[in-house]
Amino acid sequence: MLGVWTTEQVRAAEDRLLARTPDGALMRKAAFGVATVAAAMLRDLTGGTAGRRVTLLVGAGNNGGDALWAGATLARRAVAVTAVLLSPDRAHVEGLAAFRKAGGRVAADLGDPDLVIDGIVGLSARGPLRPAAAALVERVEVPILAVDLPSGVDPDTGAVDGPAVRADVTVTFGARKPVHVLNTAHCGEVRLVDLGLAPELPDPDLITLEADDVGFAWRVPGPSDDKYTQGVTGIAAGSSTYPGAAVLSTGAAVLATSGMVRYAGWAADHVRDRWPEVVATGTVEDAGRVQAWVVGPGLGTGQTGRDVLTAVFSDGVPTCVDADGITLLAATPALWDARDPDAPVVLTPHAGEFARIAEPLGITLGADRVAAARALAKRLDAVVLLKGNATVVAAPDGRTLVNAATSSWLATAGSGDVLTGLIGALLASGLDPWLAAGCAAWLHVRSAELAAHDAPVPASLIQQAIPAAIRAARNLVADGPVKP
Ligand SMILES: NC(=O)C1=CN([C@@H]2O[C@H](COP(=O)(O)OP(=O)(O)OC[C@H]3O[C@@H](n4cnc5c(N)ncnc54)[C@H](O)[C@@H]3O)[C@@H](O)[C@H]2O)[C@@H](O)CC1
Ligand SMILES: Nc1ncnc2c1ncn2[C@@H]1O[C@H](COP(=O)(O)OP(=O)(O)O)[C@@H](O)[C@H]1O
Ligand SMILES: [K+]
Repeated sequence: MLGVWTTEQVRAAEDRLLARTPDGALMRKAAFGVATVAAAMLRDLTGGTAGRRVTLLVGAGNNGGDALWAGATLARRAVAVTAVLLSPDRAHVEGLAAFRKAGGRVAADLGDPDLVIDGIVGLSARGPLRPAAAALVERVEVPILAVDLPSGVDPDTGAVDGPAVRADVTVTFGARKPVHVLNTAHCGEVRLVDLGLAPELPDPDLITLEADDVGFAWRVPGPSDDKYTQGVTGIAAGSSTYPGAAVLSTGAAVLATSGMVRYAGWAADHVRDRWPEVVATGTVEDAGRVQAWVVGPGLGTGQTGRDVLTAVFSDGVPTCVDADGITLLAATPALWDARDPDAPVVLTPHAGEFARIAEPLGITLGADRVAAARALAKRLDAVVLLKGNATVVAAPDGRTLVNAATSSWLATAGSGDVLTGLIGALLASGLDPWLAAGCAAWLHVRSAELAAHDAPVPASLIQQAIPAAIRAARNLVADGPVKP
């Protein structure tokens, strides 16, 4: 489990650490980390470091200071380092002096570098790159190493509202900040330099699950288990228009549990044909006992859908509501009345569904996706899994995790149905609903990665990779503390 801290939390922790650290020591440690990664990148790119060319883009604050100190280290290793000062009068004084002393050169233009280091702006960044910086960044044709975070991207929300650096590698310090999990597309690979900040950090604002967390959470059947004791998943999905959603959701649950899966709905024959192990019936009332329901994928938004949702809620078990289920709740909030207040609900909206259900409640999906998901989770007393390249999972009590995609191959029709089946199986196994949603999101991304191999992949093949993704998680089982 990795922790993620807001810029405010990091600043406060840094201030406490700075108070007991010699002047400049932290910056030099941070910069040394940047120089080490830059040297490794140069070796990968060009086969060596001596005589290779690096250009620093240097802003007005300490982020520019980091870049200048890193440039000084590189220059001492015979790298030809050039600094472009975006605010020459405000460039970090000690950093610039060290840089010049080490043989670094100040220039007005990019030159012809092998690598660019982005020290334009860091933790204090607000808004997109300003025009002069944007013009320089636009002309970069070589890999970029971002210092702390890619400039132009909001540190706390990962939002981009204009020109911004798209880095290949981001070297951050002390603790991960929200941008590092909310916008991996602009950060590239994120490397963390340890500054000894951990003792000063409060509980993290966000967490991100790693393989071992998912493996640890996985319920493994024991000698006294049978098909019922491991949790039975119920799927209420599909319609004559969308039988495929039922097949995909049910199949994902089948592949993610060694217990039992029941299906209730119009597509019973389709489901049985594809998944003979499923106990399929026409209605929720006839389905028999389950420990969790999935309701919504391909259900339709008419009276049948309303009746199904009501029947599922009346069962009083943990329920994942997706797709048409969310649309139904948005259009007819009275459907919530059938919910047992003690039974957890997980909602899995994409951006459009989120707007549908949240806007009437006065919650808008703006740049701060974490805040929006948290607000909706609290308002509805439900876990909210907001889909996207970075999936945000917020619990009503404020616990929030982010699951970053490793590619965008998941953005394919039917992949959401696979996710809901995974969530259903994990809810039925008795896992905490927030963790169930988070583990499902992790497995979903991992399944897509295993199935896609850098090529388009249909949802049914993502589904087939679920066992391999579970194996990947379970190979690494070990419980551990939250790491910075
Ligand atoms: N505080 C510490 O102990 C440490 C800080 N470190 C570095 O210090 C950075 C933070 O430094 P600062 O607080 O000086 O601030 P920054 O270097 O992030 O920003 C400096 C100034 O840039 C301007 N600016 C804001 N948005 C801009 C934009 N979009 N385009 C152009 N200019 C913009 C602002 O006027 C801001 O004050 C961190 O990101 C990290 O790189 C590291 O050296 C590690 C130790
Ligand atoms: N750009 C993207 N990168 C990575 N994952 C994405 C991206 N866009 C969507 N996804 C993921 O793909 C899935 C799509 O789900 P959904 O929108 O419900 O599709 P469908 O209804 O067709 O199943 C979600 O899990 C979402 O997080
Ligand atoms: K930066």
